[in-house]
Amino acid sequence: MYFNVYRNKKMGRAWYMDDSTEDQRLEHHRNPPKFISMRELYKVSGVEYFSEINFILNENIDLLEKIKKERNYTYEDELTCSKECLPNYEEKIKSFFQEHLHTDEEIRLVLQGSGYFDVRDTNDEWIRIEVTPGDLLIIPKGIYHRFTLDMNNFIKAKRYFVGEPVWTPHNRPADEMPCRKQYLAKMNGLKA
Ligand SMILES: CSCCC(=O)C(=O)O
Ligand SMILES: [Fe+2]
Repeated sequence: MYFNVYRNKKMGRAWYMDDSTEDQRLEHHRNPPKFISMRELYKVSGVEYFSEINFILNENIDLLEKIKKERNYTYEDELTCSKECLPNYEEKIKSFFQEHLHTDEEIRLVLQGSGYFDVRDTNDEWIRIEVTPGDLLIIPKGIYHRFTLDMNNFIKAKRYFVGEPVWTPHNRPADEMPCRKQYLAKMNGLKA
């Protein structure tokens, strides 16, 4: 964690979700809303959040380079999610929102637009993380999660990866996968 050396000016927003079946692109707050800080988010999910990494404003590029180097993110590309830019849009949007895990970290730096990453906390409750330009989110391997666009229907993000990318989602249940077991063991360690 970089909290000691890097203090976000922008705190980022995350909250526990309601269980309504309304449009997935709405905010889905509980009543009353229950927000969670990024520090808490890390403790209950292992998700890491950095903000204000902005190529246009030339902000915190050195931090990004440091993270890339330390974590060996050797691959990068860009992904635009919109009806116009994403081939098989409807199908992709559906599969992004299907609860799944990966055998590797999911690393996204938002360049334009916005959306929500939902992650399961250690009590298996959904937390919704809002992402906007400059936000870097690192979703650990083995955590159940999903992604949705918001009502603006547009996001452009950089994706990073260690080595040759594997984007394969393993839909829940995937409890027997080694990466899942390792993730749970790591979370137990964080709590201790
Ligand atoms: C913000 S990137 C779009 C979503 C995505 O890449 C994913 O869910 O894997
Ligand atoms: Fe994913």
